[in-house]
Amino acid sequence: MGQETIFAPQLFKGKTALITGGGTGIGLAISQLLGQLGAHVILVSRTAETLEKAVTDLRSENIQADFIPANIRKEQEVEEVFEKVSERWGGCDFLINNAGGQFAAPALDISANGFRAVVDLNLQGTWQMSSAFARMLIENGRAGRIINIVLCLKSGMPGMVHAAAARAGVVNMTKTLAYEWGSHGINVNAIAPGTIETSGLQQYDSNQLEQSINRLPISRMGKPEEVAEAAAYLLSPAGSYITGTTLEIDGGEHLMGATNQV
Ligand SMILES: CCCCCCCCCCC/C=C/C(=O)SCCNC(=O)CCNC(=O)[C@H](O)C(C)(C)COP(=O)(O)OP(=O)(O)OC[C@H]1O[C@@H](n2cnc3c(N)ncnc32)[C@H](O)[C@@H]1OP(=O)(O)O
Ligand SMILES: NC(=O)C1=CN([C@@H]2O[C@H](COP(=O)(O)OP(=O)(O)OC[C@H]3O[C@@H](n4cnc5c(N)ncnc54)[C@H](OP(=O)(O)O)[C@@H]3O)[C@@H](O)[C@H]2O)C=CC1
Repeated sequence: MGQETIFAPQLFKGKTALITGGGTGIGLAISQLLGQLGAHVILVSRTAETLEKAVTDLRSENIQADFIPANIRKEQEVEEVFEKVSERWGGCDFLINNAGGQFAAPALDISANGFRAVVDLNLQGTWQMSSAFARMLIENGRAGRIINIVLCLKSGMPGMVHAAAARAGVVNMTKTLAYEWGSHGINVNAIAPGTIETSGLQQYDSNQLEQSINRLPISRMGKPEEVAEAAAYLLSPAGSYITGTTLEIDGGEHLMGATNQV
């Protein structure tokens, strides 16, 4: 059972990973793979029922899995996540900032509040999680790794200006924190997926999706498992000298110019 992987079965034995949005899509594939490779995985998102089901399924495969419901946009809830992680499990080693998203709309149709909501989730939420995680590690003199899941945005993203701006912020935050926290033994990297086949894509127009896939050098959608393999690589000993980078897992989308889809 489990996901196909190139990695050795007990690669992450003794490690604990916290995955935001870990109950669905890309986050669930990362939770599954890290768990399958021996890590204790802790899933965080807003919906307890989704998390509970994912954790039950993971446990049925003998994966050590737990969950904490929390909204990463709420600073107090983020603080409480790390209090619980410290009290219950003595801390953790890896943080995967995967929770995120946006709505598609032409820039002129996005209100100040709409823009703020997307920045709040993708940029502020990622910052709050990263900051609390790093403070916990540094207090305990423990090394760690952060992976930020962003978006492919090399050429701008017509129809998603709020997400483009927020994720560009995360890419630069990745570099800056890699610099500041390197001396504490904390590696910080990002993964920029292209179009990955998850239920999260249901909100997009299927014709637009098909057009955007057809123009890719690798003209298919990616699989969540392909993103998970990249995450495992960055968290593994093979990634020990990698920090501040953004790895594109996108079928070559970053080579293409932006197309106006709105
Ligand atoms: C451009 C088309 C491209 C086509 C295909 C190209 C390839 C696609 C590749 C896709 C790659 C990325 C994929 C993914 O990210 S999958 C992730 C999956 N999940 C999600 O994205 C869902 C996440 N969205 C949300 O959770 C919420 O929408 C969000 C957090 C972003 C906002 O939630 P919140 O509860 O805070 O929002 P409110 O409902 O309170 O609204 C806040 C304001 O935003 C305005 N709004 C909301 N929706 C829209 C809309 N569709 N259009 C315009 N404005 C919108 C809303 O009105 C509020 O503003 P006001 O108070 O001013 O009214
Ligand atoms: N699929 C794709 O093509 C691509 C996806 N991405 C990004 O990858 C990530 C995963 O996406 P994907 O798996 O496709 O989609 P999903 O919609 O399945 O994943 C989004 C996850 O984020 C969680 N989440 C949303 N808001 C919050 C919040 N405020 N606090 C805590 N958790 C939250 C959701 O759980 P809950 O609702 O329970 O809170 C959900 O588990 C997202 O950041 C997405 O933008 C990037 C590029 C392409």
